[in-house]
Amino acid sequence: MKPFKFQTTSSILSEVGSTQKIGQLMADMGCKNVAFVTDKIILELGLADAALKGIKDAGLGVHVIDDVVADPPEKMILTAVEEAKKAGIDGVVSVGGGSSMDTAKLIAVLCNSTQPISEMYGVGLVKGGRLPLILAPTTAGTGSEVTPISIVTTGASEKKGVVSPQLYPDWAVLDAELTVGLPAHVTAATGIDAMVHAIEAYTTKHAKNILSDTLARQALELLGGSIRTACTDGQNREARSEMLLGSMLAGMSFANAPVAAVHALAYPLGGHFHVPHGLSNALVLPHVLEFNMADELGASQYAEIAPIIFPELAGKSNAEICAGMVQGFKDLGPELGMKSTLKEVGVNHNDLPLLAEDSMKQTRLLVNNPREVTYDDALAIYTAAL
Ligand SMILES: NC(=O)c1ccc[n+]([C@@H]2O[C@H](COP(=O)([O-])OP(=O)(O)OC[C@H]3O[C@@H](n4cnc5c(N)ncnc54)[C@H](O)[C@@H]3O)[C@@H](O)[C@H]2O)c1
Ligand SMILES: [Fe+2]
Repeated sequence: MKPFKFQTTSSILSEVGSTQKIGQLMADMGCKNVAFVTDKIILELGLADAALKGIKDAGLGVHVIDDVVADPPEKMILTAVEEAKKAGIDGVVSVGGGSSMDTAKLIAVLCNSTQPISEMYGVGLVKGGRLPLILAPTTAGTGSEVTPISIVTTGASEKKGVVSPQLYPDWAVLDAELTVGLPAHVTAATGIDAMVHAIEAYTTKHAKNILSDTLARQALELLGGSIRTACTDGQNREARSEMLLGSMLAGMSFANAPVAAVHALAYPLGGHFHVPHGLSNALVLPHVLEFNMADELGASQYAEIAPIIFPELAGKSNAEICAGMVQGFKDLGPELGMKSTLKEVGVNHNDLPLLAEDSMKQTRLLVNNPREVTYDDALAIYTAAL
């Protein structure tokens, strides 16, 4: 068997109402005064209430940082770090989407270190440890609660990743009830993000491993089976639970078998046009799949997983399955009420060279793609997606 390495978040709690237990879990790790990282919408919706009550009931002090915005800018993160340091925090909790959780990870690291953030971008560059950290997702998408990754938007509108094992939290706390009110368009976009994590992990050129493959297949079964219901009937608890679990399994998978060109081409859309991360992925996904399917190994791997997502493709030839997968995703976006072209999100033909240029900076991701992607290829993919 091929040798492999597999890491994940060491402790996971999945239960309705589980965020109320976060306070005691932080107290058990010796914390007395924690930063609580979230955004204003989560606070307004009351999704943080149970966690905040639990923290106070456990006798801990809490300093709420609710300035998180989507695609966290580096400047916002550094301001939050200063605020957390001033408040004398000794642990970090986040209840929120990927943007809040990614911010919380870096607060936990940077409050414990003098290393500048600029030296942390890349793989394995974080030095030293971090403060105790618990993450509870309110979207079923990023899987950030089980990845060693934090994605930051730098001053140059470039999305960069800090990827280091210190970024795995101590606990991932899953409460699907928190996702019940997630609007349909966010459910769709974040759900597609999770599916892309599983698809890209399964077809990654580097570090493909049996555990990630198994998790990716199970994730796609849960996500593919529930995404339509979760979007049309948000109150359906079964569908919400399956989406949250699927997103976590996909996160575990791609944390060890990294994502590739779909993410590399999606990031510039987030950096320059503030297109939500999941929607960015959805817009380029069918076109990257089509490009990758010219690779023989890539095509055979897509043919293995496509029928899990689109059961009607089972039993067909590999070529038919691959074509069906591309068409399946072209149809799924609009079916879920999503925009399906770059034009609809404000991108013009003239913008494409900048996007293609920026996607080439994502070498960390492009090296994992089943097929080499050149600048001209990226430009052709964006043109097809326009
Ligand atoms: N760390 C990782 O491994 C990883 C993986 C993929 C993506 N990301 C990053 O995560 C970020 C995207 O995170 P996201 O997709 O979870 O979105 P997000 O955190 O940016 O949230 C999107 C919107 O949904 C709202 N929201 C969140 N939960 C809600 C709920 N339950 N009900 C109602 N509204 C809710 C938020 O307030 C926000 O307005 C991007 O920056 C992306 O690059 C990180
Ligand atoms: Fe993603």
